[in-house]
Amino acid sequence: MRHLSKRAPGSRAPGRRPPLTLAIPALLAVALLTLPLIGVLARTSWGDLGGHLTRPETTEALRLSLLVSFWALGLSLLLGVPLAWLLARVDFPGKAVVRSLVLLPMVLPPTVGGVALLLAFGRRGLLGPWLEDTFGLTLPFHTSGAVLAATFVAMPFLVISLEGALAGLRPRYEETAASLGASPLRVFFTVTLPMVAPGLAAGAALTWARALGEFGATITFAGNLPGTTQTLPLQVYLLLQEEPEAATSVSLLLLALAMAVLVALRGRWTGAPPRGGADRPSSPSRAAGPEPTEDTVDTPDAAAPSATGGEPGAPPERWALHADLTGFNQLTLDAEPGTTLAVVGPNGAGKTTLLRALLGLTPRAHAALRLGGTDVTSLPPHRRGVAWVPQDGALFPHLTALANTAYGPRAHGVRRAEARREAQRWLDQLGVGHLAHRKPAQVSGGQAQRVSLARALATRPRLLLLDEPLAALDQTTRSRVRHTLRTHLGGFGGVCLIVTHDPVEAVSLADRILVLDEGRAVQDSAPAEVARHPRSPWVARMLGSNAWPGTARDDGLALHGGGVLIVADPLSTGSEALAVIAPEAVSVHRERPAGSPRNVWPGTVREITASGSRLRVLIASERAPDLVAEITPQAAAELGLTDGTSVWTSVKATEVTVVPL
Ligand SMILES: Nc1ncnc2c1ncn2[C@@H]1O[C@H](COP(=O)(O)OP(=O)(O)OP(=O)(O)O)[C@@H](O)[C@H]1O
Repeated sequence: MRHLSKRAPGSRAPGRRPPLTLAIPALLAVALLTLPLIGVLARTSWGDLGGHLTRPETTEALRLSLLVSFWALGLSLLLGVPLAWLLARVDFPGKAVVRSLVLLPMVLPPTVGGVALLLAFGRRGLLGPWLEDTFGLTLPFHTSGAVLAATFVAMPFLVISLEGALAGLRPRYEETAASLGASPLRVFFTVTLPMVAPGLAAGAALTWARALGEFGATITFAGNLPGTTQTLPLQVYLLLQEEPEAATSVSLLLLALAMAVLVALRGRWTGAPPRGGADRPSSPSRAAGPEPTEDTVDTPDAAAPSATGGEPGAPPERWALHADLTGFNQLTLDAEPGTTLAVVGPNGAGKTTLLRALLGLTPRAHAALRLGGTDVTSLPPHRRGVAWVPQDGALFPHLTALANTAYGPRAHGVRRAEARREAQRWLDQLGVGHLAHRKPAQVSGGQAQRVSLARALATRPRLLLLDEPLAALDQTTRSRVRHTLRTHLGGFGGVCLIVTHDPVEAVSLADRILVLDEGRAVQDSAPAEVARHPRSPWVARMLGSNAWPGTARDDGLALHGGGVLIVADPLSTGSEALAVIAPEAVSVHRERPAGSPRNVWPGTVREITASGSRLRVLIASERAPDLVAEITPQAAAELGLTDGTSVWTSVKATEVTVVPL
């Protein structure tokens, strides 16, 4: 499934040297960064190192440094994680200003930061007197002041790192979780946070390291009181004036701590993405740390309308669909319970927008939606009972197939053990029960599709939306999954909408085909009717027919593409119509045919492609639009057809179906 390149992207091709004008400054930069470190190592008095580091004032400063830096990390997580989420996910006025404010402490000289903190929280600052009078809290010359200073300078590292990770996580996973019934808070804790865990860990490590090394803001705001605000960096500064060897030893300790953090990060901060990063399925071996489960948040959303908890084989509840769409999509949809509707249309026709409007996920179109007897229009996505299977399934990569499938029932308040039993039953029904304990990265595309269908059905939705469910599968898997889909949609008591570009899928799975164009319904009929009387050239071509629009005149149809087509059906002169010619109705000859057909054109073979056991031949002509004929390989061989062969085509007037437009 995963493409493995032999050479890391961006690595140098063998034998190519980097230009010296770039290599020399780069080496100088490395030297500039390395020499001070070498200086510390060279000047360390190794014999006295133990003595310097075990002095009471040093161990006290170390204790204080750890205390202050971990408090600063805790505060940063508490405040910075929600801020990063807000910046990444919510559009609000002044967002750019807030982002600049977050960045400011990273570029501000720390001493200036300290002065600013004094002016805000100092004894004569804006909030200082109030803090003192109300809580008896004096931040300067107090450990809490050192914590505040360290948080001020370190929190931006967490916010920026996490915001980047969140921006890289496509919202599809979170939207799918909502469609399974999870509230926004539940989605945040069970999907968003686990999926950005590497970015969060990297940001947290950097934040801690920055807080540990904080000096300028602390000394300016909180002072340099041994045992209260004198952290290790402040002690280094003092020792440098009195005892340079001891200062070097303490510097080495700080250096070792900082290096340990960087080694642990292994380049995550600098953009080298970890394997199985935020938006990719996790690698099978990613098992470090407590595995997040679907049970992280245990608040059931009892108000959600979906009926969960029944047996997969139990008689389904019945939900009719009525939707009035406005905005980009303008149409009304009505469907009886159990109807499967294929939604087709050219690119940009509004298929995805239609699904997202039904989910309540887009401002581009609005759906007044009634499911069964309930009007769900004003409900948020997680309470509508509308389940969505996006194109690639969007299985949560950090959860097993079982936990993925139990996610919906859990979100609806079903107890853990029961939810897992139910999930197992759904997986069994879809023939993937044996994969229950595998992560999404460990199953094939077809198996993943079945798991995501099981996950959607396990929420007992009132409306099921499938976005190109078979698009990513190969032909063999496609027909197997199509069969599975047909079996399970047969027992589904709600309405199912399937977006597809595949005519076979549309005809074989759907009771009705809804053809969209520019957000409007061009046709909404049974597959046989759409095939017989397609109401747009696009849908006729999608179903494999030749479709020529034209204007009726006395002797036939004046084709928009040039030429005249003789038809058998009577036409009212001047009306617009679509002539539909099945490829099997087109005859191909090497000589001009004599006799009955009245539509005869000379042409040239442009392309021959296989279509099942027959061949489709594309023929271009100066006297008519391009025409597709379907013939047997034997006939093609007898006619000696290859690209560029000159031929004659003929179509009987009685074989032309005319659809008024
Ligand atoms: N976020 C968006 N902002 C602005 N326009 C958008 C946005 N998403 C889609 N559109 C536009 O809305 C129209 C409908 O898009 P939509 O994605 O619903 O089409 P579609 O039928 O699903 O197309 P496709 O078959 O290519 O997936 C298109 O013109 C598209 O360019």
